[in-house]
Amino acid sequence: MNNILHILRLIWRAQRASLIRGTALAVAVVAMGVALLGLSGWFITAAGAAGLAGIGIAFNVFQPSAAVRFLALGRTAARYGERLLTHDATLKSLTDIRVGLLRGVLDLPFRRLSQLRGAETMNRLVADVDALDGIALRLFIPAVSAAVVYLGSFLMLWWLTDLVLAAWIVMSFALGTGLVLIWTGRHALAPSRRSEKALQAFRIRLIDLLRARDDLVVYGRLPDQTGAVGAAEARLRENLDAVDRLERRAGLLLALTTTFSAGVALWLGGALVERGAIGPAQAALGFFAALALAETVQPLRRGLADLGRMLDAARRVRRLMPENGAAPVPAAPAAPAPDEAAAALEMTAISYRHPGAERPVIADFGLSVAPGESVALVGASGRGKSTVLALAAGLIAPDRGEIHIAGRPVSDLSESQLRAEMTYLPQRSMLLGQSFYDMLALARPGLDEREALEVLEAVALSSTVAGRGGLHAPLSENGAGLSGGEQRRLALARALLRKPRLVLLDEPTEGLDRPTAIRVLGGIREILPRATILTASHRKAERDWADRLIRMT
Ligand SMILES: Nc1ncnc2c1ncn2[C@@H]1O[C@H](COP(=O)(O)OP(=O)(O)OP(=O)(O)O)[C@@H](O)[C@H]1O
Repeated sequence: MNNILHILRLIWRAQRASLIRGTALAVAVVAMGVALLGLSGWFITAAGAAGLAGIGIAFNVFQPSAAVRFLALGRTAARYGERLLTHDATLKSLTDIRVGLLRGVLDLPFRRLSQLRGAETMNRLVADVDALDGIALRLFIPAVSAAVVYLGSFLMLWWLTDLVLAAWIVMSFALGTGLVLIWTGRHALAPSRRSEKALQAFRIRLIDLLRARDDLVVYGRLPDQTGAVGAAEARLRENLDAVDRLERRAGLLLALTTTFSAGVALWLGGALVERGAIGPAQAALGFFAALALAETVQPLRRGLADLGRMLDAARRVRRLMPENGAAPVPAAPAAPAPDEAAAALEMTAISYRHPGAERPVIADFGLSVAPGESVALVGASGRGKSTVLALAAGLIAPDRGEIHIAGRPVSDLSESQLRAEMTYLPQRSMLLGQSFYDMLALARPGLDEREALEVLEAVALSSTVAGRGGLHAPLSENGAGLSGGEQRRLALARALLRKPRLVLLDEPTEGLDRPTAIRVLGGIREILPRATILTASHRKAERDWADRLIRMT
């Protein structure tokens, strides 16, 4: 429950004014509903009684009928305003939460980030935040408005009718519906949680199925995975049905509570009329007001049926959220000026052990690369070449030792300064976008087409792009449909477009034939004639191209 309150606090802090106005309108809607039915009941009975008594001609029908019309129209207008305000406030605050969550995910240390599974993270960002919309709309606002309306109804009924009648109507209602709602919340908790889990499993398995379709076919596991998706879907249906059944039962119990409460109110009203404590029209007012109070709890019924889902979502969201929600991004400190005379990259006495590994992958390692130099890290597989590049790129921090870029400690540079200074091409890259142009523009939004074509020429991709219908020809997700070598060169072209002073390339010509590799390496220098380049290399073409080799043993 703490987590729900925390999320509610975030929504409240971001949208306090709209929530207060929305809740006030929600109170107005229910109060007008109760007043409308109560007044109508009173009006019909009073008019009938006046007719029977033969004084119908003297009965003032205009004022009550005008009030009935005012309440009916006012209720509709208040409902409209309430929906507009509360939904708008909730959606806006959920956007803030989603942004805060995204920021929380992006600020995770690289180690944790690399452990996150894409499908699960997507679920967190989409499904969990969506589940939170009910906290304000179906729990907080209805609960507050029900409490206010109960209190207001009690006072009004006491004033207009009789204390005993008013107390019975409001107490029986509050107690009866309270018990039904607690029962609903308790019983729906487990199926609501299970349905959310099944929904997440369904999505994750479906994404895995679509992503790994080829491998699943090759290993003959497509039917198993399809079955697993179907099983998650069946579990989801089953639990959603259970929640729906509970909600319907809750509806039935609430209707019985209303009937009982209103029935006793009618009998009590009759008894009070007999005793002459109130008139028949006042008794009718009490009876109809009791019927109208049912409206107060309807939205809570759905909210409590969904409580399990909201509780779990709130817990997960809170775990990833920065404590204060979507806090503004702190301004980056001014960058220390680069020292042109210093080494472009200097690593001193570096040790690093991967999490969970027994021994450090590199110990007491050092290197120095001069500005404009190209250096290749060489050595057998697993010696730590990629690890050195990841350290230099600031993606992981060394356990010991220091890293300087153009004379400045990496830890003194902000994330944006670091990214402006250097580019890193890992062994596997994601190609985001729907065309060659989109994929390249990730590195430089608003990229000039001429420049895009120039860099594509440098990585020997011009003819491929022309053959596919040009820069804006549609491509499949992550460049599927391009060969492995073409995808690699596209990722390289994207990295070069950043025009950084320091470039870290992990096996840049992997998968290319030797003539193409030589052409691409020449192209890199053409595009970045003065950049400092550090590569992790196995290929002879890359070793021959580098100014110097550093052997890792
Ligand atoms: N995230 C990780 N967690 C645990 N161990 C890791 C991790 N990443 C790499 N390693 C281990 O660290 C060692 C060095 O890996 P690294 O990728 O740096 O070597 P490499 O020289 O680049 O190899 P290759 O030439 O095959 O790419 C390997 O034994 C690898 O299994």
